[in-house]
Amino acid sequence: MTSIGEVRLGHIEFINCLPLAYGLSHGFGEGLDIVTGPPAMLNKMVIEGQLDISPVSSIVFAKHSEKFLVLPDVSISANGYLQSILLVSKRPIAKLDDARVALTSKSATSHVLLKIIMNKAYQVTPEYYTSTATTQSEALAQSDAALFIGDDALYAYHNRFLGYYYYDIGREWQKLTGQGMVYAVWVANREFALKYPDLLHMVYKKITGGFKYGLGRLEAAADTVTAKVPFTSEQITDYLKLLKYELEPDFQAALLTYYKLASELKLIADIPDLAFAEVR
Ligand SMILES: C=C(OC1C=C(C(=O)O)C=C[C@H]1O)C(=O)O
Repeated sequence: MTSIGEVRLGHIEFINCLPLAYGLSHGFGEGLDIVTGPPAMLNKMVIEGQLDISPVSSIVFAKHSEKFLVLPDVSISANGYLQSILLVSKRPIAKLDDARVALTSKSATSHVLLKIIMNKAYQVTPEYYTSTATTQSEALAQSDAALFIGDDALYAYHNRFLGYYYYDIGREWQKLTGQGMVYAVWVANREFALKYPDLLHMVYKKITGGFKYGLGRLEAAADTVTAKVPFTSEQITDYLKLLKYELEPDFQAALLTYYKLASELKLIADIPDLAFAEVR
């Protein structure tokens, strides 16, 4: 590999990554081979070595940490409420013992997060299954409650069914732990990072620069998608202001709390070290 054009970069297709998408389409993505999709698709590709750098669900880093190095200062995080990790339920959450709960097939982090919250905060153990349903009516036709992420969750957040219960899982996590939550981190394939440090550095600068560019122009970024998505510009900017895209020590600590609770419930084998890539 000799040129930046050969680096395969993953990109999440949700509005949560709109600031980066805007930056990438305004110069920062020039020459990059960008693969866009939902987190579950990028997770699979980066595990299989089909992407060199990509956002991954933070639980995926824990399960495959030997394969990856984490990029510093980049993540999808929030302190509490975030609107886009949502449990829609026909009953109050505390009454979901023995219920059937549908988990969106687009996610990985939120599945484990919900299981931790159900177990530790509400002492309930429903039956979980993965579903490709993207709407409330479809998912709840076969279940008592359904977990959505990304744009599907945001749509459910703004279009509530009368009589259903809505739980912002970021807020539930904050109530349980007192901490924020890191939903996704950006990783580089370890071999790629060690073999091509200059390319890694260049792509890292494009990701962080692209984010900064988009975050500085949120209204303009939102205006580029309002014709294609069922949200107003204001709904998009209000949502994006709830998200944090750094990986400061507080968020690193929050991530380790998540890993600790996940390992207590045997949802991951062990708590990984956050091994960072050398990018400067
Ligand atoms: C906040 C979000 O962050 C994400 C949630 C993920 C997950 O649950 O696995 C993965 C990547 C991000 O898209 C969201 O999608 O709503």
